[in-house]
This record gives sequence, C-alpha cells and structure tokens, in this order.
Amino acid sequence: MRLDGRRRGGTERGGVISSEAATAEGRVEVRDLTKTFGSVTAVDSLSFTVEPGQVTGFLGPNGAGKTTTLRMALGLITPDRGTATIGGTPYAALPRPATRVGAVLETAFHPGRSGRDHLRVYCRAAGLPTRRADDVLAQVGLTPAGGRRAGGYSLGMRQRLGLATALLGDPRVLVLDEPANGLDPEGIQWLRGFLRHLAHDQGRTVLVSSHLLAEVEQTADRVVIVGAGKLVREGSLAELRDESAGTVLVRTPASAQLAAALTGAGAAVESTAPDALTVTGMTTEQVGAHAFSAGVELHELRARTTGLEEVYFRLTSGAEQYAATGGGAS
Ligand SMILES: Nc1ncnc2c1ncn2[C@@H]1O[C@H](COP(=O)(O)OP(=O)(O)OP(=O)(O)O)[C@@H](O)[C@H]1O
Repeated sequence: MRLDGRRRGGTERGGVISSEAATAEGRVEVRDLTKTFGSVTAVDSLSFTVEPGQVTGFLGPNGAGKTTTLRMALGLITPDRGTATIGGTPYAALPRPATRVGAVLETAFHPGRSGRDHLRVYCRAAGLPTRRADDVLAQVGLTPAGGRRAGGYSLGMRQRLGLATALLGDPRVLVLDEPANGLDPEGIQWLRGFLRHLAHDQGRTVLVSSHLLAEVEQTADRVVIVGAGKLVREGSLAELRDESAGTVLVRTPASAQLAAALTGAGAAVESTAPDALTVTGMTTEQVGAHAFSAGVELHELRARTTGLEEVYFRLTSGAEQYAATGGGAS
C-alpha cells in the first residue's frame, strides 16, 4: 500500500510506507486502566484498542468515566493501575507529543487574543512553525474569523478552534472529548464529514467521546462503550446493528404450544403476557409457518425492530444498575 509519508508518518522504504509500522504507530491501547477518586471508581480495569484509519466512538452515559480515561491517555492524570499507550509509548514519554497526538478536551483560550494568535502561541510552545496556524484555520474553515477576538467566537467556532489547535502538529492520533457540544446542525454535519476525512482519507486515528449514540452513529466505524467505569462493549457499529435486528411479537391463545414449537425449531422465545410471545432469531414468515404447521391460531404477528439507540440504552442502563448497586466499591 502506498501512503502519504507526511500524513501517515510510517517507516519509509523507498517511498513506500510500511503500513504495519504506520498502523502500530497510530494505535491507542488502554490496558487495565483504573482510577479512583475517593470512594468513586471512575475507571475500573478498562481495556480497549483504537485503530488508525477509523473513527472510534467512545460512548457512555454521563459519569461513565470517559473524560477520566482520555485524561489518563493524555498523561493529565496518573492512573492507579494500568497503562494507556499511543503507538506503544505512554503519552508522557512521547517525543514531540504535539506531532503524535492532538487532543480537544476543553477549549481554553485567552478571550482577547485572535484565533490565529491563539494558534501561534501553541505553535511556539510546541516548537512548530507559526505558519501552521493558517494551515489549520483553513482546515477547520475558520480562516475568515482568524483575525477576530476568540472571546467573541460562538460555541461552534470555539469547537473549531479547539480542533484546529489539536491539528497543529499534524498528529496521527486525534482524541476529542464531546466535540459536537454546542454545534448547530450544520456544524455537526461538517464535523462528521471532517472526522471521517481525517480517519478514512488520511489514515489518522480518531477517538471521539460522546454520551449520545446518535451523535457518533453516522460518523463512527467502531464503538467502545463504557458504563460505571467498565467496558460494556467494544466492536463495530455493524455488529451493534446486528444486535438491534428485530424480534417478532406474536399473540396467540395457545402460547405454550407455539413456544414449544418455536423453541424446538431453534428460536429464542420469551413469554411477555399469558397470550403473548417475543421471538428472536426468526422472521415473521418463519413464525407464521411454524404456527401453521403446529395448528396454532394467531391473533397477531408483527416484526419489531429494536433501534440502535435501544441497544445502547440497554447496554448502559445495565451498567448504571451496576453503579447503583455495587459500583465504586472495588
Ligand atoms: N477530579 C475528580 N475528583 C473527584 N471525582 C471525579 C473527578 N473527576 C471525575 N470524577 C468522578 O468520576 C466519575 C467519572 O467522571 P468522568 O468525567 O470521567 O465521566 P464522563 O463519562 O466523562 O462523564 P460526562 O459525559 O458527564 O463528561 C464521575 O462519578 C465523576 O464525578
């Protein structure tokens, strides 16, 4: 595979980048990460991997431990246990970290300074050429506002400025904490396209946190879902979608007889009322055919599709129960 050396930053051999080396360099690995604040276990033995070339959504309800995890990955908090590495190296040990990882956690800036000057200050601090300020302003569509006081920026413009700051060192890895906060629908649309471009076209690693699945659903290729500091799911969005595949609802006066027939044919059957069954693993046509063969009268037969949002809610509400009953004790 032929890649752009500046972007991918891999091992160059006669103009051809070793994609394996480039992949390893952009990989974020979290292993057994744990952090306790007093009696609250904010992050609890958390392990997951984030690969380059994809947008990974880091999801979980408020207080699930996302920000704490990201702060540990960026060397801002010391874990009690475990490691977070970027290309195999903890953030604190990275040479010229701004060129390896760009992060948007919270956007702090001097309100009287222009967006461009804010970026130039960062360039100087990170040892980067100040012309990068104009490059990244253009990348995030802020060029026309670059000379204006950042204090007068809208929330959406501040988010763009934060993203521009993260991009200054042209890093392979981007870590963004709730970047859609404060963006209007047009801004959200732009952000989605931009994050996909950074990952899919430029091969960067993009890790983006949110407490709303809907926010990352159209952007993310993979998701890492946490609840009460623990991993509840790691996988592709396609896998999660499979899980949201439908169930079939049946009403019949002979529910026990039909349940036996369907179970015998390999479906998972749950009795939800004396005359109602929820069937997983079969289509409505299959359920109807089995009912017909078994001579069972049906009063209702319909497909019910579980939304992705519902699967996410189910996964994370379990974690909240855990938090309410046993969380924070370990
Ligand atoms: N510095 C701190 N001191 C005490 N408790 C903290 C501290 N930082 C985080 N916590 C607690 O750790 C838990 C996880 O918080 P964290 O901010 O990491 O969650 P989050 O998933 O990012 O939530 P949100 O979506 O609301 O930002 C919460 O119970 C929070 O109150």
